[in-house]
Order: sequence, then C-alpha cells, then structure tokens
Amino acid sequence: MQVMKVAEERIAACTSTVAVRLSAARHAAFWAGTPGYSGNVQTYPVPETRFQEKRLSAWPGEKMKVDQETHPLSSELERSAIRCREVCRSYGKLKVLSNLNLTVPQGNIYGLLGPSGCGKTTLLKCIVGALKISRGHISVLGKPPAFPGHEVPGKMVGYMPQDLALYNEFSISDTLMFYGRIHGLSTKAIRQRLDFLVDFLDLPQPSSLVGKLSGGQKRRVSLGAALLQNPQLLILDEPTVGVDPVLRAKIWQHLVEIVRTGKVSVIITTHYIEEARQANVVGLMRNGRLLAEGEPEILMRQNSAMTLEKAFLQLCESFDQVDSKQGASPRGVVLENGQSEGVVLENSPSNELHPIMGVGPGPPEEPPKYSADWKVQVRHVVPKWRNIAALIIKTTVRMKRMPGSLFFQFLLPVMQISLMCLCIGGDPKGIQVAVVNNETTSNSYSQSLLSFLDNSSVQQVNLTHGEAFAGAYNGEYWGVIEFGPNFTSSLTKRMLLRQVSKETVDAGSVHVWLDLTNRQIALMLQKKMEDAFQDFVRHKTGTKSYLVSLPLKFEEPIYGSLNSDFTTFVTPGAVLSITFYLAVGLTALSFVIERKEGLMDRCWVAGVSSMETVLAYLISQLIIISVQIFLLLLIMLLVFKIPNEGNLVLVIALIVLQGVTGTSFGLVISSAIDDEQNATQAALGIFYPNLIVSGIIWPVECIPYPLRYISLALPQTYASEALRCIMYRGWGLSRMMVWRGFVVTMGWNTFFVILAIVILKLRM
Ligand SMILES: Nc1ncnc2c1ncn2[C@@H]1O[C@H](COP(=O)(O)OP(=O)(O)OP(=O)(O)O)[C@@H](O)[C@H]1O
Repeated sequence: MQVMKVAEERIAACTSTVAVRLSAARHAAFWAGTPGYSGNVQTYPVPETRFQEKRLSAWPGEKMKVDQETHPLSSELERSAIRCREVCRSYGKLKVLSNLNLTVPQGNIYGLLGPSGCGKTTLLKCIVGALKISRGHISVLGKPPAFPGHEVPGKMVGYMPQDLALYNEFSISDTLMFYGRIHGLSTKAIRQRLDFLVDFLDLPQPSSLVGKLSGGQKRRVSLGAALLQNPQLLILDEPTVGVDPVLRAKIWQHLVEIVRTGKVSVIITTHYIEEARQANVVGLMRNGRLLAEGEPEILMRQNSAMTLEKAFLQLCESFDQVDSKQGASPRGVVLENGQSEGVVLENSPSNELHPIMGVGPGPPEEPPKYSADWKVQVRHVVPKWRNIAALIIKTTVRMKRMPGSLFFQFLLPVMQISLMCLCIGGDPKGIQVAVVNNETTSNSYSQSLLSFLDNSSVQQVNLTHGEAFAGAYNGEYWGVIEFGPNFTSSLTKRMLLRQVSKETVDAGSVHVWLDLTNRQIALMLQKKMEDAFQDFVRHKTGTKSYLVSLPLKFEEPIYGSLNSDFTTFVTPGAVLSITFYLAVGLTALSFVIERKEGLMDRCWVAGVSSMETVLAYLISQLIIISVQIFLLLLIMLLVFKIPNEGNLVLVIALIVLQGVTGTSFGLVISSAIDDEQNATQAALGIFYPNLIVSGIIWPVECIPYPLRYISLALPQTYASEALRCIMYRGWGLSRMMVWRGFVVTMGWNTFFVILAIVILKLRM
C-alpha cells in the first residue's frame, strides 16, 4: 500500500513541466565524437514489441508515463528484469554514475543510448556485478548482483563486454567450450549451441583461431559466448559495431525473437542510434544520469522527429536549456524540492505530454531487503571445482598453443642456473702476473717454487723490475712477484739455521705486490702463492716440512668440503630466487593482461569468483614450476655437481613452495596494478633489493642491524638457509633451521594469496 501511495505521489509530481525549444544546430554537436556514428542513419523496420503491448512499468521515485496502462505497481516491480535506483559510482574523484534510475522491464529489449563517456559501460558493469556501486541499489532478476545463491553473475546472465575479451590462442570452439564448462553445460549441449551459433552468427570454422579472425568475426564470437547458455538476461555492450548491416539486422531479429517468449530480457548499448528503434524501450543517458526513458515510437512522435537520433538530440537540447536557465549542472533538471521536471515538447503534435519521463531523484526509496540462509552463503563462498577445472583447462590449452612461450618458461631457469654455476664463484683463470726473478741459476729455489704455481689460474710473465711495475701500474698485471738474487741461499739458511739476520730473512722471502682493486683476484693470488709455497716446501724438505709450516692444521670439515667454493654457497639461494622471480614476473604479466583485456571481468560475470581465479592460477602455475624444478635440479646436481647430502623430496618441496609464493606475490602485484608496464616495473624494482638483503649472494651475518631484522623477515632469507642446511648438512625437518624455512615460506604464501583475493574483491 505504501509503495502504491509513493507511486501516486510521483505521478502527481510528473505534471510539473518545462517548455523547451529545440535547436537543430546542436544536432551534430551532441553525437560528434561518438565512435561508430557516421551521420548516415539506417532505417529499420520496427517490429511490434512486447513493450507496446504491455507499456512501460512505473516505479516510485521516478515520473511515470501518462499514457501508461494501469498495472498493479507491485506486480510491475516484480516484472522488472533490472532495477537501478539512485545508483552512484566513481572512479577515484571522477563521478561517473550519479543518482541513476533505470528499469528494464522483464521480456523487453532496452536500448541504452548516450554519448561516448557518459557512463554506459560503467553502468552495465555495475549491473552484472563486475563493478561495485558506491551508493544506491540494483536488483537484477529479483536480487542484487553477487547476492549469495543468485546466478547473477553466473548462468542467468549473458554478457558481451565492449572490449572483445577473447583469448586469441583459443579456437572458436575452445572459447564456447570454456564458457560452457563454467556454466555447467554438458559437452553435447555445448556442441549443439556451437553449431547453432556458428550458423546463426555466420562464423568461420569452429576450429579457427580467434587471434586470426577479423574484428567483426571476433565481435560475433564474443556475442556467441554471451548467447551460449540461453541466459535470462542479455547484457550487450555495443554488439553490432563492425558487423555488416545484414548480420546486424539478423542479430536484432534474433533478440526480438528471444524476448518474445517473455522470459528473456535484453539491455543493449549501440552507437547506431536508429537500430535502437527496434528496442521496446530506450533510455537516454547523459553525464552519468538517465535523462529519459520510453518507447522509441512515442519518443519520436513527442519530439516531432523523424528519427530516434533527432528525438534524442532535441531532448538533450531541452535539458541543456533547462540547465542554463536554472544555472544548474547538466544533470540539474531537478528542482529544489527534489522532484524532477518532466519535459514537454512544444512542437509535439496534439501537445501530448506523455511518453518521455524526466528521470530524477524522488523521495528516498527503501532498498528491498534480501536474505540468504547460512548454507547458501557457505556454498556461495566455497570455490567450485567446475570453475577451477575450466580455468586450468583454459591455461593448459593456451600454453599448448604458445609452444615458444612454454619453451622459454622451461628453459629460462635452466639457462639462469647454468650461467650462474659457470660464471659465479669459480676461480679466476688466466690472471697475468709479472715475475721478476733476479736469480740466474737454473736449479734455483725460485724456479722450483714458481713451477708449483697453478698455471691455469696464474699466467707468469717474466720481466725486469722496471717493466713489471710499469705494467702493473698500467693495469696489465694483477701483481708483481719478485725473488732476490740470493733467494735460494738465504731460504736454505732460514730453513736450516736457528738464528738468521733480518737481511737473510728478507732475501729469502718472496716479495709480492698485489693490485687489490679486485678483491676476489687478489685473494685468489694470495691463496695460490701460499699453496705453491706449501707444495714447494713439501717437495724440498719431505717429512721435515713442518719446520717451515704454520703450526695450524685444518682437519676434515664437519660439513661441506675443503674444496667448496662460492658457487656452492650461492646456488641454493639462487635456485630459490630464480624460481620465485620467474613466477612473479610471468604471473604478474599474464594476469595484468587478462584483467586489462576484460577477460577476467567476463569470467567473473560468467560466475567465476576471485578465489577460484587465484586457486586455478596457482594450480596451473604449479605444473610449470614442477617442470622448471625438475630441469633445474638435473642441471644443478648432475651437470654442475652441486653436492646434495639431504633428502631430495625436501629440496623439491622447498623450491616448489618458493615458486608458489612467487606466483601468489605476482597475483598481488597484478591485482593492485592495472597495466603491464607498471607491473613489470614493480616486479623488477623488488628483485634487486630482495636479492641483496636476503643473504643469497653474501651472508646475512654481514648485514648491519636493524636491516638484518628486515632481511630475516623476507621470504627467501630463512628459506635459502634451510635449503643449504638440507643440501650441505643433510638435515631434515626436525631441525629448526630447516622447518623455519618452510614455515616462513608457507606464511608468506598464505599472506600473498589472501592479499590477492582481497585486493581483487576490493577493486571490483
Ligand atoms: N577504469 C577506469 N578508471 C578510471 N576512469 C574510468 C575507468 N573506466 C571508465 N572511466 C571513465 O568513466 C567515464 C565513463 O566511461 P564509460 O566507459 O562507462 O563510458 P561509455 O558511455 O561506455 O563510453 P563509450 O560509449 O565510449 O564506450 C569516462 O570518462 C571514462 O574515462
């Protein structure tokens, strides 16, 4: 009763009118810049529509059509397929939808028209639940979008976005199979629909790849995907752009046919304004608001316009004039009392006041209350295996169609680890050193000592003192080794006599000057000289060598080997880092591209949740990571002989977990960032600081406090340590240093997955 009363009040408010004149001069100006509009108006036969039989429904808070047949208001409300009330939506500070009211009657085609950028696509995305509204309420087929248990988004709605939103690597049949699986259709049912749609939309062979189709063909495939499951509500954003006139007419004819049953409703945007005459009702949007809504025929008659386009131009003129008179905003056909003014067209034949409704905010309408029991709510949240499986199959098919990219993904980590093992941590080779030997005898100690120097690492160049130092200062030699003329006799004295003079010690010493600008080379030279000397002493003195050795004996190492080099230290951390960052980069890139191209929105409207998207992505990525790790370990253990004393299962498990953590971190980046360039920059920006601070290339013990606390909290610090403990110490999960690496990795993993799901949901 209360609803009826409000409606009566609204009808009364409709009688307030404003007279306006039309200006043909602004005709072209309004639609100028509207893509797809060529100025040539195509005429279409206007079919008899259900709307003409039923007339437009009315609602509280809006002006009603005066010539409307009387229907009980409540039943009309129930019969609306879409009801938007006081809907607002902004992108940051940009207010795109402003108190918008719209009703799509059940079983009708609704043509949504308006200039480019007025907010049509935004409104459609809000209707399908791909975008959240900031204020107001929307009900689609009886409930708000994304309400628990409601199949909008889902099977009840077929959505064709403005962007093509198709996977280029899919064939036409793959595309329909993919969406069919999500909608839970059987393979047989999908094939039947595929045959019908290929015939109806005049599509090429079902096996044709989408990426190789023309723009118009792609658009038709996209329309086919929206029509696939025979949805109750079709939301089509510019379906006829780039489609030839014959097929355009055919599409409209199909829409007219499917709404005739009364069970299907359609909302369609188009830039071909005249084709909207075939809609049962059209709505004119401008500046984020619906200015008018009504039957196309009556709309034209009221404006004495021969075409729908002209009628809309005149309406815009009239609204602009009202605005300028009132000094209000372009949306301001709203009086101070909150009532909206109707529009009377002076040149309307017989001065009918009826068909067009000024659509402004009325008295606040109580949003309907909906409830769902806990079982439905739980079922709504729990991920559906059907959707996850469809997404995994999608990724697998796409990967199969991109063998180059797949090969790259498998080969890249192998290349990276091979390069690392080859180039990092080994002994420098062919280091040139100047040798100044002032001894002339052939069997001198100096000659003997030099013969023990590792020739593969140290290349000796015999020079005079002056040449040697000139070359070293020129950067030609990394050091100068000089023997005095009495080196042999003095060294013999040093070894045999208990007491010798300082001069004898000096003469019996090898003098070495090093270029220390490259620490690694200098350290190597130092070590090679020491080794050569030890070997020389052993050779000359045999069992008496202890007399000239340091009283220091390094026993067999507790863990590791005496020959272990820097490569051994760096490899475990590098493997984790490579797996982590490859997963970050590839995930961030492909996920961002899917979002940018509207593929994710389309999946969402088909009923796929953020959680299902994230889980499916993690599972698909797991397959790639497993192959990558298999190849990595093969190269690392068998080719480069990196030692592994521990359990291989633990090694694999930790690397896989790091890859999954990288994938989930990639999902966080791509959920938060909209374009691939910024996503790549973010991934790269984090790469080096993490590599440096995680103790992968240099021990964590060298990091000063408080930076070390940050280092320890990072995903790879404890994990690298754990992998080193497993591989080089042979430790198992009972050791704290091992399980800590697993716990930290899994903790980060869980955190990133939750964060990605939350960001995806918030950004809707
Ligand atoms: N993701 C976004 N972030 C920021 N602004 C956006 C975003 N999407 C759309 N907009 C802005 O919102 C306004 C409405 O865009 P929308 O795509 O809804 O218009 P439209 O009526 O569908 O236009 P067209 O007919 O050209 O497709 C435009 O000013 C647009 O720049």
